[in-house]
Amino acid sequence: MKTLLALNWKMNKTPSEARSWAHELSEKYEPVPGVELAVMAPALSLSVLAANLPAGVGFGGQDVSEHESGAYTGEISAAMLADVGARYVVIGHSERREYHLETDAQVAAKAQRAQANGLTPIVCVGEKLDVREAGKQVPFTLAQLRASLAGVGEDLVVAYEPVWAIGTGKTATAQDAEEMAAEIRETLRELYGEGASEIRVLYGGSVKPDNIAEICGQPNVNGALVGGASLKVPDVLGMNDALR
Ligand SMILES: O=C[C@H](O)COP(=O)(O)O
Repeated sequence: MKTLLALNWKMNKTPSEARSWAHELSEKYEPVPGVELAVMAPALSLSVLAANLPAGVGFGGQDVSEHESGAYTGEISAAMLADVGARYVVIGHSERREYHLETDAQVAAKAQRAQANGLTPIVCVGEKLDVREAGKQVPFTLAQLRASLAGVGEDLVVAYEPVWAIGTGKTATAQDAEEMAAEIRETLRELYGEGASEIRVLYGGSVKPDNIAEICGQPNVNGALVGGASLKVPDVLGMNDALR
């Protein structure tokens, strides 16, 4: 299984900036055996990435409609993402859960829709600070995971992102990441049996070049979902190299 370095640009970069970023990456990128790089970009930039990313670098969306098509103004369908060549789509990011009030049931419906259209969903789970301070992060996250995966097949990626570590500079320790990733793996085994060992579990939250190797070196952590450090090509190259 390849380590997945998944870059989440969030609401950053115009299509023109995406093109420049992809060109800069193409000039300097050297693939690392055992590492897969993929960019989760705003929908408007996906066609630009399709045309300009180096060979072997994948891309995906940051959200998808739970509906197949129809009168849902402003939404992007899984078929649209697939048609421009997306491989992945991030679903249930904490920012979607917080600012768009997405429920676990919607996350599960979106993940099913993504899979039905040949996309691999990256399903995000993770606790807020008050939950961690109360010591309830494991039961909270596992309950969120189970509900978010209801009816979802095993072609997926799970991203554990403790909300208190996102964009704050506070990184969970590698041990914190491993402890939760191992719990998630156990739950995936209950849900999917042996197939669970093929499901990548990522960590996300203030990952950068100088901490990615230790985090991704944990036995149950199979990659990272990176926000802030995904925006500048030198940081991305630094993270890629750190996984060499
Ligand atoms: O999707 C990425 C995560 O929200 C982490 O963001 P961050 O690396 O800026 O903390």
